[in-house]
Amino acid sequence: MNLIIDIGNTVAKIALFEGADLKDVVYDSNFTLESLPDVCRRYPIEKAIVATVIDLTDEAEARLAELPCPLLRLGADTPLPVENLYETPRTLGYDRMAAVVGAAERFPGRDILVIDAGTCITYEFVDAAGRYHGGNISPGLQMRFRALNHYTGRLPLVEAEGRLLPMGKDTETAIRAGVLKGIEYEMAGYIRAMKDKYPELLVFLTGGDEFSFDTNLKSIIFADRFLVLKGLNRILIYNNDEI
Ligand SMILES: Nc1ncnc2c1ncn2[C@@H]1O[C@H](COP(=O)(O)OP(=O)(O)OP(=O)(O)O)[C@@H](O)[C@H]1O
Ligand SMILES: CC(C)(CO)[C@@H](O)C(=O)NCCC(=O)O
Ligand SMILES: [K+]
Repeated sequence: MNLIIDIGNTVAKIALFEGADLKDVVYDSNFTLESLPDVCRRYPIEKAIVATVIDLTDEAEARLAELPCPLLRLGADTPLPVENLYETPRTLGYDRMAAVVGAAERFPGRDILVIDAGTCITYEFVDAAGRYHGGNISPGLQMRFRALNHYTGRLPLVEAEGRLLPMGKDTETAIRAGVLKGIEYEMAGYIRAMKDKYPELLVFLTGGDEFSFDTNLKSIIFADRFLVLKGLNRILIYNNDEI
């Protein structure tokens, strides 16, 4: 089996694949990777890949060093099944590339906008020829709520769940609708602008956070919570002979 480790800014995701089939996903601490030894005992792991968007702690490095199989560390020098046109491949967050690879594998020969709603929200564009053109980074859901609270004297920390109005009628509903509608309109704006330029555009939405869309937009959006993990598995298989 393939072991996939996606270390994010909030949480680490550990996945097991049998060929292209996702068999299990475990959420783990991105500081300690404390679930890894147990995962390795439970599954017959042959190869592993890790992608991280944070500097690893000594403890996390120690868990990786103990892996009972070869480990591919995804980075700027890793051969990829898509062409990378990002001008600074060494500063690219490879979770972004993994999402792009996952989307391009699912729909080869299509223009695709990939939206990943995690700690940050990223918007990536890969064209029908399999070229990754780059994309944008904006604050994620929790980051927006926390920023409003942190940088003001009077704004409380509001949760995403709760009364949602088109226009707020008190501080809490104003903040909740401001953040949620802000993200929804931001995403819808990207989709409309990109669809003008690429009429056959497909849209992939991934990441832990879910959002509502008008029904017109909804019909063209594919949601896959595990797109990054699937992309990482694809990259591991692509490099199978090298590791
Ligand atoms: N143990 C868990 N089981 C199931 N879902 C979880 C667990 N821990 C976190 N989540 C969900 O996953 C979301 C985070 O998923 P996501 O893949 O976007 O990771 P992230 O770490 O926030 O993003 P990034 O990878 O950009 O840092 C959380 O908001 C939560 O809803
Ligand atoms: C944008 C995030 C935080 C999304 O997880 C990550 O991909 C990252 O840290 N990227 C580095 C900057 C860049 O991609 O150019
Ligand atoms: K992410």
